[in-house]
Amino acid sequence: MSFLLGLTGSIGMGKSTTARLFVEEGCALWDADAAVHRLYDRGGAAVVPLRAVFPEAVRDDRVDRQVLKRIISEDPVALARIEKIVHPLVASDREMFKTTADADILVFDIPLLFETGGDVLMDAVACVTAPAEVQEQRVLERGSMTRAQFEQIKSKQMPDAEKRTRSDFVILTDTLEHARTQVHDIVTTIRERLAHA
Ligand SMILES: CC(C)(COP(=O)(O)OP(=O)(O)OC[C@H]1O[C@@H](n2cnc3c(N)ncnc32)[C@H](O)[C@@H]1O)[C@@H](O)C(=O)NCCC(=O)NCCS
Ligand SMILES: Nc1ncnc2c1ncn2[C@@H]1O[C@H](COP(=O)(O)OP(=O)(O)OP(=O)(O)O)[C@@H](O)[C@H]1O
Repeated sequence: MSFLLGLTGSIGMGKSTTARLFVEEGCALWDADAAVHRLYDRGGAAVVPLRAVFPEAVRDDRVDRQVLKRIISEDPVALARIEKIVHPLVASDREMFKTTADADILVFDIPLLFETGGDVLMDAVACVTAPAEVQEQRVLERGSMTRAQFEQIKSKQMPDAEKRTRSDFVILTDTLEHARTQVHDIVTTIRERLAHA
């Protein structure tokens, strides 16, 4: 049986970058945001049900994320309606990965791990963190969200301090080298646990 490690953290805290460091250590990775990208792409399972609710969000048989973000910022219940469609599809994708992945440690990069109760399915949880001003700067520098959109998304997420308290491991993403060392230490700890199980 593989060890299931949840990797979470608020928007822009460094989940995707840290997830790659776990892959460098030989872990297998499942990425919730990447699953959503597949579901929104042409032929993806979310396209038809989302078109039924928000017809203007589907263009060229794909979900247009810019349109979706505009809808979310204008309609306070839109995100909840999207989540109701998308989250069960994401859960099936994750279960499929679990049955096919082949590694001693499976890492699940899930932004809403605690918010959706997915933490109970994991053997341990690691949370990425950085100071709030660094987080904001990172997200706004990407240029894909306005400050208002960032604030709105952040307000739907559990506060960083609570995520850290609830996690087994906390990874500070101040520099890449420091993150790499922390990931190496976590993987070593888990492998030692597996060897003595
Ligand atoms: C809001 C959307 C359109 C933003 O798309 P965009 O390409 O700009 O950003 P991306 O998808 O890379 O998400 C960036 C970050 O936003 C945060 N975020 C995304 N969805 C949510 C949500 N429903 N609640 C809180 N935070 C969220 C996460 O921290 C995520 O890592 C998109 O994330 C979306 O459709 N979300 C709904 C589906 C969902 O709940 N996804 C979360 C993973 S299951
Ligand atoms: N350890 C680190 N040291 C320095 N910069 C980092 C580190 N980790 C991530 N970053 C930077 O922070 C930004 C956000 O990182 P990343 O995309 O990994 O975050 P994320 O949590 O996956 O974001 P989102 O929740 O929005 O999908 C990127 O510009 C990345 O280069």
